Amino acid sequence: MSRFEVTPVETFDVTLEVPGDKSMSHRAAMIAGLATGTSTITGFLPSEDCVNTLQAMKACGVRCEVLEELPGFGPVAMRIEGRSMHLTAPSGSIDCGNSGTGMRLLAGLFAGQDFITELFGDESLSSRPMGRIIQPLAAMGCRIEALGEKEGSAPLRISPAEIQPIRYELPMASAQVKSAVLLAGMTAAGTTEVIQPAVTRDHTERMLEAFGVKVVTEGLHVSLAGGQVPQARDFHVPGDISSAAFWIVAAAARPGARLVVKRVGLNPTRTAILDAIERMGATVIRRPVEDVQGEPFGDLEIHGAPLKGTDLLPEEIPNLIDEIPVLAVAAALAEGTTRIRNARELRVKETDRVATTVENLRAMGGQVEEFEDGMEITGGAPLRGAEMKSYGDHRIAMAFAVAGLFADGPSTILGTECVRTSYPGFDHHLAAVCRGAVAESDYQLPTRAPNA
Ligand SMILES: O=C(O)C1=C[C@@H](OP(=O)(O)O)[C@@H](O)[C@H](O)C1
Ligand SMILES: C=C(OP(=O)(O)O)C(=O)O
Repeated sequence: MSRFEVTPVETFDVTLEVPGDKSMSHRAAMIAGLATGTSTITGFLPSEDCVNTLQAMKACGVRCEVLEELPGFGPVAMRIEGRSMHLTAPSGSIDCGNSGTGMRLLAGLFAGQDFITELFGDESLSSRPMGRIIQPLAAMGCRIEALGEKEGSAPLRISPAEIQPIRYELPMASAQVKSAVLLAGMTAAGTTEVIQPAVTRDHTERMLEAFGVKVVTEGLHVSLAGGQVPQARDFHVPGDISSAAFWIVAAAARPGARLVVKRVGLNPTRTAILDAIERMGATVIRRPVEDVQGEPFGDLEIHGAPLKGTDLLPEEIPNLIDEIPVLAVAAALAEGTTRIRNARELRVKETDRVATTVENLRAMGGQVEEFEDGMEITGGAPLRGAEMKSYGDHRIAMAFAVAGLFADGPSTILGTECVRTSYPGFDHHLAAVCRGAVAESDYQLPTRAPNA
């Protein structure tokens, strides 16, 4: 089992670039694979989750020529020859690994194809709720069965059927469910409409638009007419703000520290972490670069300060959902109380992230009260160095590696292989932050082999 050994760090001045955005990389592989023509995708996240999605598309006849690879991980640049919406039957079941995004979006994408597909995942994914996509997809005419032991769980089998458009009110604020319905709606005869209870990440809508598909967004309503075929284009995936979040918190909570993150995605449905950390007292300087492909991106500069607690707003929750474990670490380091409520969705991620975050915070001596829909953290007391588990959850592993930077002694995080699902090179960046600086050559980590 691999582990992170973390020692406390005084201060640091670091400039780095994080690997490509996970949400966008999944969608780039899918939409380029459905398009007419050949797309060149760069900045692709070569993590297990996204490589599994790319493999799924390849298994269904999509040709992919790798142009650049991160050795030991996967492709970061590739040419994808799309199949004009007509995929071919895979020769076996499709492995989605640990990825909820991969499985749920692929289920929508396969709904209108004329062959049988089976999607399976690891133990964690097999226990996550799939009823949330089965229900709307079945209402669209999709023949989808949950074959798992637990009701409504993976593996999923999708058989050929004619897909009808739907007007669907999402019961939860989930971009994955919204995207599954929209992708299925691409093959429907008529207009599919999804109504969200709150704004969720809009990468599917933006990427479809970038590939020439008309998507109409009016407030919380999103709709698209079926029968449109995406047109190939080149697409560069910016850095993942959810990966940058670990260093953003590390810098924000350390007075005197400075962090620059280059070329990171700044889509407003993903930047609530910046608003929260600013309210807590850190300085956040946004340097947006022109948005050329429908996704805003730019550089960020963070200056640390003594933090104070904050209340996360209900509408912020979907826009920082994956950052909550590391934000909870920031809360434990801040004076006063931080309230994280309306976050029930955390309980159905790779782990029950309310429980695993609370468990590890308590192991470090943090003061935290658990609620069904979140937690309240009273911070300010020093954290203790501790041995903690990742519980097989990449965000938990990385969040508590960051906590270890602030402890009164060394910490160990056990079971860190899971970090490969979203952040190749995290260990390399962690070592650089522990050294207090990153060399110029480290900027290129996402597209090159770690050289340390
Ligand atoms: O659409 C996406 O790419 C994602 C949506 C979120 O999940 P939900 O849609 O289930 O909230 C998020 O937690 C996940 O990491 C990625
Ligand atoms: C929840 C996550 O991903 P997914 O749902 O795709 O497994 C995540 O990356 O934190």
